[in-house]
Amino acid sequence: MGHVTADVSLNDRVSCTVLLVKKGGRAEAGDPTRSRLEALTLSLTGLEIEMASNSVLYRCSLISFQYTGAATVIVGRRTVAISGNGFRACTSIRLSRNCCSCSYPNPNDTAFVVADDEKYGNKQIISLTPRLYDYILSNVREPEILRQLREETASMRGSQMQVSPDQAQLLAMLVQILGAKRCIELGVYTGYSSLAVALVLPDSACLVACERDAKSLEVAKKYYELAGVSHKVDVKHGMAADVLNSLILNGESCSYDFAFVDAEKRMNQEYFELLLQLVRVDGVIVVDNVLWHGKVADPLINDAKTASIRSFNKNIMEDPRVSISMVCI
Ligand SMILES: C[S@@+](CC[C@H](N)C(=O)[O-])C[C@H]1O[C@@H](n2cnc3c(N)ncnc32)[C@H](O)[C@@H]1O
Repeated sequence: MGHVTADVSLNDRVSCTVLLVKKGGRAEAGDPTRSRLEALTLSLTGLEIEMASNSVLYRCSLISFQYTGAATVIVGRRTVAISGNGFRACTSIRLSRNCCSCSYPNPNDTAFVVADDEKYGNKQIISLTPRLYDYILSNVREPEILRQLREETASMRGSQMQVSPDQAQLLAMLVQILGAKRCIELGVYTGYSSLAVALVLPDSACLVACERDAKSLEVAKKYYELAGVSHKVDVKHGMAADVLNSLILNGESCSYDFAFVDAEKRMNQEYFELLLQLVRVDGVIVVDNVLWHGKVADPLINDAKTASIRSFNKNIMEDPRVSISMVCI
């Protein structure tokens, strides 16, 4: 039985839009889960649920539903029974049990809940709806060359792995704030995040860009050339841990300002230990995807990757050698 993630909201006419994304990844064309979901018509005690458009379908993975045979769900403040193929429990629904108000004025509007539970300090909790995410993206200054790379990568296998424009902008900004001159990236893929960083580095600076897959690395190298940043990027084709060990053996400990970790998630702890040697005091190490599509917070999900990311997060939380900040981006 496949897992899906979904976001349910009510529009003015009290019909529902269900945004479905396969849990742990995107529901890509041809994906059997997606076909099954697209074929699905749910009835919520008289309310028809319409499937969202494909573009929306790709966007929302914030709120987690679990696929189940049949179930009762609470949408906003309504309790509705789902017959047939149903979905059970999601983050917003769990919150809605504890919240004093839930607002879903329109499927595209910013869905928010106000948690009256004192442990949340009565904060308004905003979930990232398609409309809000569109707004964020419309406020990203994406260089033309990055847009071209993103569009070329879109048709490639694994394109969902690429960091998003807002993430890349944050990485580039961190590098600028730090005044970084020596950077490392683990997991280059076709080069989007590394190019974003290389573009803001001064000419004398250097980014060690490490990737095990030769084919995607070729695309990255093409774009470093096109962007005129090749001289700043030291491409390492190989396994990330091997590359880091060789940098240490080469006497480069404490010489890096910034590192971005976006390779094999189960190796994060090992990468982190090696990077702690390579990155200088007051340097920055960014580790991607520590929320793992929300799975780390779900005690029912215990696959090896999720468990390893959860354990890494716990270790970092308790590690007095570093200051930390978990960012939901
Ligand atoms: C999430 S993608 C990186 C996305 C990239 N940062 C971007 O913005 O496009 C992860 C990449 O890490 C690479 N990778 C996975 N395990 C690796 C390893 N052990 N050593 C080096 N690269 C690895 C994969 O081949 C894949 O291209």
